[in-house]
Amino acid sequence: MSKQAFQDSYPAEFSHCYGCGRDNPHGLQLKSYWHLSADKEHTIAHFTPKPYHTGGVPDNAYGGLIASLLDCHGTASAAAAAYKAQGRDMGTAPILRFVTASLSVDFLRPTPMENKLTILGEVIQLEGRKATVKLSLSTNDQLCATGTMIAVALK
Ligand SMILES: CCCCCCCC(=O)SCCNC(=O)CCNC(=O)[C@H](O)C(C)(C)COP(=O)(O)OP(=O)(O)OC[C@H]1O[C@@H](n2cnc3c(N)ncnc32)[C@H](O)[C@@H]1OP(=O)(O)O
Repeated sequence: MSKQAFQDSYPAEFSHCYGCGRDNPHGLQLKSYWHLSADKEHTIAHFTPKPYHTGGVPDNAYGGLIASLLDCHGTASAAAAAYKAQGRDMGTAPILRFVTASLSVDFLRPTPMENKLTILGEVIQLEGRKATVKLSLSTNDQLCATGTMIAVALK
């Protein structure tokens, strides 16, 4: 299985996303990978917040940051799952690129900033151009946020 980050397979024109573009020096530059756990095949990404990613409450992360991390991990997971379903390596032509059609986030508890965050994704349905992705964000073994995304492949 490739250890290349999903986002590093994106063609140059898709490499400037604020959340995950490798060519956006002002962005979060999130990197997502396949992650095999005992029972399921997930996708995984990590992110360590900087002090300026805080929200209104000191030492806790800004909710928009959390949504951004789920957003980019979700669309990357959708693309990876779609390539896999077609038996193709990511980045091969024709390019499959997903955007967010809908994203809901439940903020379960404040997200502390001092540790690495773990973002997990699971593509639970792929149908036509549409992928449904379950997402979570945790730190210190505590689940802080969950999300559900509908991602749609660009025509
Ligand atoms: C690309 C680089 C990777 C980085 C991405 C990072 C994540 C992002 O931030 S992406 C930016 C934010 N998202 C956007 O700007 C998307 C804006 N919206 C759009 O462009 C369009 O509405 C788009 C592409 C989602 C869908 O439009 P279109 O291509 O015409 O598809 P359409 O035929 O309407 O829908 C396709 C399927 O998706 C479903 N769908 C579309 N929108 C939704 C929605 N909001 N909720 C649920 N289902 C939806 C439709 O019902 C349809 O399903 P089915 O095939 O079962 O009938």
